[in-house]
Amino acid sequence: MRAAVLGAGSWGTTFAKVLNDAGNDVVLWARRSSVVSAIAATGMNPGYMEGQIGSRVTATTDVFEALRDAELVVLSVPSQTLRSVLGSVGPHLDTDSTVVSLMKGVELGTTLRMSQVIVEVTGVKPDRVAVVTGPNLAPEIAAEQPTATVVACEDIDRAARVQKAVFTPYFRPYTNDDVVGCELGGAVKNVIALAYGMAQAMGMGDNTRASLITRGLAETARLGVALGADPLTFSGLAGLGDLVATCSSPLSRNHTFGEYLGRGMTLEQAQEAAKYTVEGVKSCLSIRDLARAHGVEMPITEQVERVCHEGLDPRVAVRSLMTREVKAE
Ligand SMILES: NC(=O)c1ccc[n+]([C@@H]2O[C@H](COP(=O)([O-])OP(=O)(O)OC[C@H]3O[C@@H](n4cnc5c(N)ncnc54)[C@H](O)[C@@H]3O)[C@@H](O)[C@H]2O)c1
Ligand SMILES: O=P(O)(O)OC[C@H](O)CO
Repeated sequence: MRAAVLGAGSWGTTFAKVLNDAGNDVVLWARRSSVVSAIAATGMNPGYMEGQIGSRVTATTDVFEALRDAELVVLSVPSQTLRSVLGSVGPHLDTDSTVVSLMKGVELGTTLRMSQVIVEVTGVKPDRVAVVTGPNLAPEIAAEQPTATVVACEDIDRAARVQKAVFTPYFRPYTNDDVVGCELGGAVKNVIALAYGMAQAMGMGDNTRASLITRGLAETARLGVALGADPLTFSGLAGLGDLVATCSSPLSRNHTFGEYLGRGMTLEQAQEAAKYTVEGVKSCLSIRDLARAHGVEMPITEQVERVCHEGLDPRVAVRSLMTREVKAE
């Protein structure tokens, strides 16, 4: 297949390597010409991925050149920039191309999931949009550590075609037709990983952390079910799998950012220390809004939003969570 990957950050570059290793020809779009020059000269994208990306991968700053004849169009930019990146792209998509979202966020203001933003901005039908998500820390995949993932699409035949296109001995994709559940699992786990990082930095132990993962999954599933997701999705790779990987890994940017906040940094200080995409910081607002709009209780998300955006002390947030009225599990 011929694939375009838009976004040459950590995951976009690593996914280009996966596509290369699975036998596809790939054009990687980067905004900065220095990134394109580095890839042309060395086959690497230093700062975003260790090692060679692959001989079938070329890079360009011309988005229309990347899109030419692409059967797979893979999107991997920060969620809150997707709408502007897609602005001029719609008319340049091949009529039966598959648009693949790698992003894990919910848009601020609209509370749309990334696949919904793609459909709204480009006009492609929802069954042409696939989502790849799961416990997929890019540095581990770049090092070819065995990883499983999910390809979710309403059109299960299309999901199977994408599955074939990204299948390598180190990257094992499963199909799923629950796009809503898979996307929400990926977005909400970033918020829970912020809470987990905070708890870890405050010296809280395994009981606290297991409680956060379990209750975090419970609130993710509650929101998912209210939006029409299959509850079983949340016990799979896109739910529990990604939640565990992101919460527990020091490679996770959301986990690390949570640690900064747990050590007492302000949002601004943490942002100064972390010059990379931390989706949960913005998505905690949009996910909270989405939950409130559907009458769904998401207490951990509510407290993470207050720590990030209202300057609440994380210790006070923990106390608020623990002293809520008791209830049935
Ligand atoms: N890194 C991972 O391990 C990983 C794994 C799975 C999913 N994801 C998701 O993939 C998405 C991309 O994350 P990433 O890790 O590649 O982030 P990153 O910070 O490494 O890279 C983001 C890329 O987007 C570009 N970019 C930033 N603002 C832009 C704009 N306004 N217009 C166009 N391009 C812009 C940056 O230059 C950079 O190349 C996120 O939604 C993230 O949650 C990341
Ligand atoms: O580094 P993070 O926190 O953006 O997480 C990366 C991936 O989403 C893990 O699956």
